Amino acid sequence: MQPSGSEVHQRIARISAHLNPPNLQMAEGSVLERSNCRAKGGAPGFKVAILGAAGGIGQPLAMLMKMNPLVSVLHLYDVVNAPGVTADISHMDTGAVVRGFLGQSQLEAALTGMDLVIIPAGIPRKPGMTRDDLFKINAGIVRTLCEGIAKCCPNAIVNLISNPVNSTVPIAAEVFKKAGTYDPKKLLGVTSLDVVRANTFVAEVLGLDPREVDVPVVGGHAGVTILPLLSQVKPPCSFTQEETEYLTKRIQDGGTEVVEAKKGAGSATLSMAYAAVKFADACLKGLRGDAGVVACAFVASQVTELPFFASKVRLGRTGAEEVYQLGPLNEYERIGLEKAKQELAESIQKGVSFIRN
Ligand SMILES: NC(=O)c1ccc[n+]([C@@H]2O[C@H](COP(=O)([O-])OP(=O)(O)OC[C@H]3O[C@@H](n4cnc5c(N)ncnc54)[C@H](O)[C@@H]3O)[C@@H](O)[C@H]2O)c1
Ligand SMILES: O=C(O)C[C@H](O)C(=O)O
Repeated sequence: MQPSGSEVHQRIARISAHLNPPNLQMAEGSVLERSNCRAKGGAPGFKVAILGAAGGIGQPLAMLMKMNPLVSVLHLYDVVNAPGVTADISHMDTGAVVRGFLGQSQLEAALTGMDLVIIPAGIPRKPGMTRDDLFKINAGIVRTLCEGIAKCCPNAIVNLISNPVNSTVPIAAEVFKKAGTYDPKKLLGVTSLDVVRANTFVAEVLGLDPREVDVPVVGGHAGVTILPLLSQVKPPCSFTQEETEYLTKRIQDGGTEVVEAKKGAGSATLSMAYAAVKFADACLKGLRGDAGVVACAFVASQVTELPFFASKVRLGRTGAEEVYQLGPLNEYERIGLEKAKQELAESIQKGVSFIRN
């Protein structure tokens, strides 16, 4: 049946209002009226913000989070290019409503009401650099963003990706303590890329499908602090000493392998976005109340004498509700643990001092 003349007029009016919204009163700070125009709000799901959403990790991470059915609202914040990335992602025909936020003046609007905040903001390594070489710039970025979180969404779960994770997590903790909002269960340093790599490399050696392999990786996220527990691989298996040394080194140097291959164009972005989404999805399932959600993360910990340590945690409605012990280690892993703890202690202290002094 042909639409009547007045129906056609109404449809055209609707479409043109959508494409050229007439001075809509938007939430203060939101830059993308078209996306807001479509926002229904109220759909079931979680509200997620990505800080650093226009970057090498941020863009594929935003795309993958837009595909996650647990997400109802997705806020994309960056100091550059947030409007373009938001316009692009917002055309995907998935459920989440996407809104873009550009620059410091819109940080509060980006954060208000969020359940989960994922932070991949900050500079990446170039060949020859350590993750610690990023401290000078990224420490200040993380401090500013965490001050915003403390003010606007103090109950949100925070997934911190920005390097050096071994120092940025203690920085975030100190910022939250200062603001009186610190909940150790809600601050998680993202180490899932180490697990993703470990699963892949171990599967290669064993001739298995990586999806069938689970390698716990503990300690931290830099060089020798990345400690794969090959004695605890599932399915149970054994390695020669040569295989153990090869795998441990390859997992510890996985980031550097990518940095060198990219020849100055940055570090891991696509595999990181994949790993970040795997971890964020686990956090959202925990928030939803799913039972038995377990993943490795760098968290406040009593597993060793250090205040922070990466190990398996159980994710629940309030964040990392249980931090698991390391389990039995072999001699090679015990030596690795001592080395990891030495370096970790310094990196943690550096982060704490950055805020306290
Ligand atoms: N935890 C991990 O396993 C892991 C893995 C890979 C990379 N990383 C780290 O993630 C970070 C980002 O890497 P990348 O490759 O996406 O870098 P990138 O340079 O491509 O992107 C970083 C983004 O952060 C933005 N940004 C800078 N300052 C900001 C601020 N104050 N507020 C909001 N956004 C800001 C930039 O504009 C840019 O869009 C680096 O520090 C990198 O070392 C961590
Ligand atoms: O290696 C880097 O600098 C980025 C990241 O930490 C990684 O492990 O890929």
